[in-house]
Amino acid sequence: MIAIIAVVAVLLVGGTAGLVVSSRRRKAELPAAKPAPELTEPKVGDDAEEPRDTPTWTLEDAELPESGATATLDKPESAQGRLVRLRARLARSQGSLGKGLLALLSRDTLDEEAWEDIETTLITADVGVAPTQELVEKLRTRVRVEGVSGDKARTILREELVALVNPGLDRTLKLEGKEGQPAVVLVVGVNGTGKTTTVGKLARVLVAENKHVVLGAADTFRAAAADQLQTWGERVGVRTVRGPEGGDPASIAFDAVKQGIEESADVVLVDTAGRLHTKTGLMDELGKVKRVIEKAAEVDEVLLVIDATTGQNGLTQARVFAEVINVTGLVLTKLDGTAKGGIVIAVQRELGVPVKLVGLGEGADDLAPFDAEEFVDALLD
Ligand SMILES: Nc1nc2c(ncn2[C@@H]2O[C@H](COP(=O)(O)OP(=O)(O)OP(=O)(O)O)[C@@H](O)[C@H]2O)c(=O)[nH]1
Repeated sequence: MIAIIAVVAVLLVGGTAGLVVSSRRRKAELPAAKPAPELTEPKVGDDAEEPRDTPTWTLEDAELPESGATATLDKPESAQGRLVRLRARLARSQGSLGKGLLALLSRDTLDEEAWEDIETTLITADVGVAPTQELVEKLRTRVRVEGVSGDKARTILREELVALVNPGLDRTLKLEGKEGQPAVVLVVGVNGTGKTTTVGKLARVLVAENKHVVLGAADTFRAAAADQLQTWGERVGVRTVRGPEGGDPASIAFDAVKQGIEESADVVLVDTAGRLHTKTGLMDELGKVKRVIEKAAEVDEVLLVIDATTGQNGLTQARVFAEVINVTGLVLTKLDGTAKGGIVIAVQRELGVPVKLVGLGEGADDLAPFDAEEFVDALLD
């Protein structure tokens, strides 16, 4: 028995020793851990310690994209393409206005109640009281004389609505600078109406027309506005001139125009903050921006951006802007988000300035030139 215990003990000791040895052997086979590098702060001149004969990259070694940086740029949609696509969106948002009017006007008996309903429909769509009364008066006369049989109701309504939107107004953007200088477009409006977005979208419209554009981020009030604008610009290869947050908008606007002149740009688009704190404050700010720009080049367009969803409030704000600066064109944004497209008629009447562009969505190419007949056709489709 003692002999058996002794044999087992010898075997156990031997086995354990073997395991220890083999594990030691495995450890010995592993590469020795490198000593942890000492973390020291880089010192001035460290890079000069690189051996002089270290191979360096030459221009020939570098793989350049086929057509330079432009290979990654967006290709904005042409103005023509936009109109076709956005017309359907306009019809969707404004359909109830046009179709509602058409249904009322096509009734067999157009009694007083029907006319009142027509009036209410127009006023609810923000057409405004005076233009509504004018339109109803004209419709009444024509219906009495011409009747509403067949397609007549639609024809009459279309003609009178087109006349109210005024197809005779010049809606082209003034984009020819004087004496070889870039055209300067100043974009003004209340915060949140879509100014920065409009400047970005407009840059794309112009790039699609092969125009050389420079952007000026003179909205120094909202910290992110310059970044937002720069991102819009970068997507289509357009430079943004910007300054420090809270900096002087007039000096940034001036720098942007100067840059535009240096680059022989076709158009300089300047985004502004236009805070509506007080009328004098606004007048001082926008007046100064315009005056300072005019030391370098003429301001060719002042576009006032109005949020179509704000109705009467938007109209009141627009009036204040028109009093402090000579507005040459209106941009109605967010028409996709409201059925109150009648604001087009009201705001043009109120300010005596044509709507030149309409925003119909948050997409990069959702800005289109405004056209009276297209607009009315979209209402009635
Ligand atoms: N649905 C819709 N949204 C729009 C349109 N235009 C602008 N927006 C949105 O409106 C919001 C405000 O737009 P901004 O361009 O930042 O407005 P802003 O006037 O520059 O504002 P501030 O920089 O604060 O002065 C953003 O979310 C835009 O995407 C449009 O036509 N349709």
